[in-house]
Amino acid sequence: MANINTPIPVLKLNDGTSMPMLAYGTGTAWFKKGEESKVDQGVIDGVKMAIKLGYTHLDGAEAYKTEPELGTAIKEGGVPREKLFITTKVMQNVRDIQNALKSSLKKLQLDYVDLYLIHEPFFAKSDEDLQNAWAEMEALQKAGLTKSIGVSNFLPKHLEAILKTAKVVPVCNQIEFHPYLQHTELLDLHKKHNIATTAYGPLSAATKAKPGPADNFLAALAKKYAVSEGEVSLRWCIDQDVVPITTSSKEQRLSDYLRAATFKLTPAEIKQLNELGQEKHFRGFWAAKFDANDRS
Ligand SMILES: NC(=O)C1=CN([C@@H]2O[C@H](COP(=O)(O)OP(=O)(O)OC[C@H]3O[C@@H](n4cnc5c(N)ncnc54)[C@H](O)[C@@H]3O)[C@@H](O)[C@H]2O)C=CC1
Ligand SMILES: O=CCc1c[nH]c2ccccc12
Repeated sequence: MANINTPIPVLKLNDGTSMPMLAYGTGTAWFKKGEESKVDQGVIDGVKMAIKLGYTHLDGAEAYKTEPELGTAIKEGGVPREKLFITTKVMQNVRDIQNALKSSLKKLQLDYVDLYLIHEPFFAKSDEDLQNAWAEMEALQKAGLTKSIGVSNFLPKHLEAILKTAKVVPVCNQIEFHPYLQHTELLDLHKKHNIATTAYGPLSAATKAKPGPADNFLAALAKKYAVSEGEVSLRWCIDQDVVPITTSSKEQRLSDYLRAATFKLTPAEIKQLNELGQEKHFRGFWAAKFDANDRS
């Protein structure tokens, strides 16, 4: 039987910092329809529940409008700030990144975040726009407002553009990643530059992308390891050095996800799941933006 007290593994990033390899997200199950100023107690309770269960890596964003709730939960969560790994991202205010992070920190009631990300590259009309935004990110890191800087939803061409002028290589690229969206070429580029991959939508093959060619194999692996198909999906990420970001409002589910730290898939199982996954393409987020840019 899995022991859910097994610690979550950590990944060493290219700037020397460490990232817990399972994160709790505040952006999807928690989609906020109303005004940001209207506090959603459900989000606060959800994050506090995650912290209580042992999640220390918390993923936020300016766009989610949940930074105030994330900040309150961090304050009330009972775990010292320095033991947490807090990410937030810039989207709406990407043309004024300095003030965007200052505003996010105020909402989060924090002096610094562990990781600040450019949420998506599609605002840029030229490579220069991306390069200028990245220079702003570097300045924020130098000023100590964020320990690490990275990107999200960048394709190879976007990464290559910023790497031409970057003084600091992004620590990570947060992308949609699951058996039906493996981004092989992008991950090769990440490896070449020691850029970590963080994965949103990691449960997709076991949830919204069903039915699919991996269904039977996921079910067999779940049976073998006495976990759910979702937990197999999370482990499939971890075993490939990819950091999954998941979420749920259900305590049992959130607790069960932690079992992903308690077992390991074999190289042959990973290979088979990869091969089955390649038989189907599924993208759950940003489809309109990506389809014009990429089918990987
Ligand atoms: N950078 C970006 O553009 C994006 C970042 N994110 C981040 O990643 C986090 C996680 O993203 P998700 O796609 O939600 O991750 P996910 O693939 O882990 O899905 C989690 C969702 O699946 C549901 N679920 C779990 N087990 C299920 C089952 N057996 N049947 C049906 N549903 C089930 C959960 O209740 C939850 O709503 C977000 O909260 C956000 O922080 C998400 C999307 C885009
Ligand atoms: O981060 C990506 C998905 C997402 C969830 N909520 C929002 C709100 C605004 C932009 C993107 C998202």
